[in-house]
Amino acid sequence: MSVLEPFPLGAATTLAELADDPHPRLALLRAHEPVSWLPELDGWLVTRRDLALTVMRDARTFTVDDPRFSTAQVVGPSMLSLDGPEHARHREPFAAPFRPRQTHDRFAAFVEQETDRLVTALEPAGAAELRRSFAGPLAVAVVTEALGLSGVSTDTVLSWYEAIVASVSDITAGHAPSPAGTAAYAQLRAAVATTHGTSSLLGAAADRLALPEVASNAAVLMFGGIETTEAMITNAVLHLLRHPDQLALVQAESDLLDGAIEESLRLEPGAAVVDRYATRDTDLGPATIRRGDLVTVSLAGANRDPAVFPDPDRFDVRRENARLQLAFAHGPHHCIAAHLARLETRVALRTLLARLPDLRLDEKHAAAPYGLVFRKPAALHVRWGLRACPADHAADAGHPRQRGTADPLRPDPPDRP
Ligand code: HEM
Repeated sequence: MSVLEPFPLGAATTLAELADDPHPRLALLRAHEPVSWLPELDGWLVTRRDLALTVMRDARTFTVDDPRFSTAQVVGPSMLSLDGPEHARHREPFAAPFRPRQTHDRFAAFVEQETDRLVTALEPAGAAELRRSFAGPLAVAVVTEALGLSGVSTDTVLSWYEAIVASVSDITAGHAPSPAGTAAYAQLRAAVATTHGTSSLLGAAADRLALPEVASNAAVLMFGGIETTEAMITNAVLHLLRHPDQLALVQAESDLLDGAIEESLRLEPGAAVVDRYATRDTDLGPATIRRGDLVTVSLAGANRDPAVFPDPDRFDVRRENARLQLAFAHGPHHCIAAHLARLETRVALRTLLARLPDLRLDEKHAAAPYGLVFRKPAALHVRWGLRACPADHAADAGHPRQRGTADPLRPDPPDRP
């Protein structure tokens, strides 16, 4: 690829900077080079929201279906790596269980019960590292439940996930995939085979997809559901605890919890970028894209576009249009489980705030989101006050400071276009 147009800001942008503290650089790019060529990325970076939508809506021009896509090299073709009719064929069997009402009916009780169990285990200590002792385990437990692999423990699912992710990373780094990843994927496939003929999510999908296709989509559901959800919950807790004034608003009016979640997704989307590949030469904003070019959409950049979100760096739980954030992407690959992820985060936040009094950041440990693709703090150390009497829990349901009447388990409204 030879880029003739000058993109000085893109040329000066490093991946290290984008992983560490990307927002000042993304703001500069968005203002001056909203589609910019980044030599370190060997691709284009799109930071303006309208242009991000153009890319994500037009799968004919900007596809995910490219041999460079490393996940597909490990697990085979899936909804995440296909476009057009094949994408629809892979996605459709999984779509219904993740609609708002079905998400609520299928998962709300489980999410509530699992969250409660995790918080009960943490409660007596008065301090914890929430990412690994709470957000991660909750995300893994919910994915295990969603996949409906009977007899498979959350530890096993986590070990498969870690081995397969390691293989994807090997391929991305230009190495051969590790044997452990191949073995883990074979075990996942064998477990998926046992769901055939059952009414589980995977069993039902097997009516319309061949077994290897069910398995590759199961792996993608696993990928989608673990790291990003862990990030979503961790970042939401971090945002609220860093902004005591906004936390006080949420505690006074529980309806604002959803605003807090959308704002956290907007400011630090768990997946900061999505990749596409140009299928033809095309113009995009100020750039001329060549067939085959990598086009990376910065969801983090689009989410702070001041043309849509005034005062974009501010965490404002009352922001009226926060739901226009693009953390779950847009177009045909819009996250299939966005409502489940929101449900998990809503229950997680509500339970933590209700059960751990005076929840606050542990100032001895710094916490800041980090990462080029998946952004979250390495650790989130918090402290809380200990209760005099465990029976106090009973009073939490009617917490006197919570005026709002929102049911945290209610189904989400459909996403706005
Ligand atoms: C239970 C939790 C989750 C599951 C099971 C899940 C699963 C999936 C699946 C299967 C896809 C592929 C859809 C397709 O290509 O048609 C997807 C896409 C996506 N998900 Fe999720 N996801 C979850 C949570 C999240 C969270 C918390 C985030 C971010 C905050 C997120 C961000 C995305 C994005 C950005 C895409 C689009 C990828 C692209 O366009 O290339 N997901 N998700």
